[in-house]
Amino acid sequence: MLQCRNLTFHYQGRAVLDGINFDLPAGRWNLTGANGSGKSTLLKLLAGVLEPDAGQIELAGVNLSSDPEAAKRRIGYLPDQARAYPGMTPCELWRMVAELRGGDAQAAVAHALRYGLADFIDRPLDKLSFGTGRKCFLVAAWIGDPLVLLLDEPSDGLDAASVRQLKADLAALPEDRLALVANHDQSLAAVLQPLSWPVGVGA
Ligand SMILES: Nc1ncnc2c1ncn2[C@@H]1O[C@H](COP(=O)(O)OP(=O)(O)OP(=O)(O)O)[C@@H](O)[C@H]1O
Repeated sequence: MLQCRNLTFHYQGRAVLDGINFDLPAGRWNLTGANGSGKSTLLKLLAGVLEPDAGQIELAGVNLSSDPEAAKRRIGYLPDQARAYPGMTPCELWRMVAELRGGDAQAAVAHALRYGLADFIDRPLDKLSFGTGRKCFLVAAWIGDPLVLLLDEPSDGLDAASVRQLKADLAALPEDRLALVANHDQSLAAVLQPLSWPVGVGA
């Protein structure tokens, strides 16, 4: 469902990913590995936020470089450091994502209530606490029921009740979905299948 061929990326001349190959089937994958080993960089490349120096990415049958818009409609992405337009509220963010991805912003509001966001949905994102903001972007990642979820340390900053909700959301994903979760949180690992980075799967 997710294929990388010869994926290569450098930061300032230093290879972070050097000819990576893997085929990852649907499932909920716990991407673990040492700090600085390139997990966030991999997720940024898969989300189309960074462009590889070489190699190809195919997501759910669509090549990311030849049809980026179609590929991105299949992806829900929680970045390590999510940013919104200044003054944008969670509701506005969810409406924008719903329009881009063909989802339901009202369903996102209902989802947000399960993360305890009732009091925050109309406040500017840049005035929210770190964890509250992360929850808003987490809700955005789920909009439109994407085939591929790319989540960068999704429990980072979340309170205990929200971690329970996140685990329930991950456990409830349909079997044909792929979630690739960069994660150092042992409790979240319990609902995920191990995937050690940089070892490829099915390469
Ligand atoms: N914007 C950047 N400019 C230059 N180098 C960067 C940049 N972002 C990351 N790096 C470097 O790329 C390498 C991989 O970083 P990355 O954030 O992908 O690692 P990670 O496995 O996600 O780490 P962690 O577990 O700490 O989140 C590191 O050596 C890091 O210093």
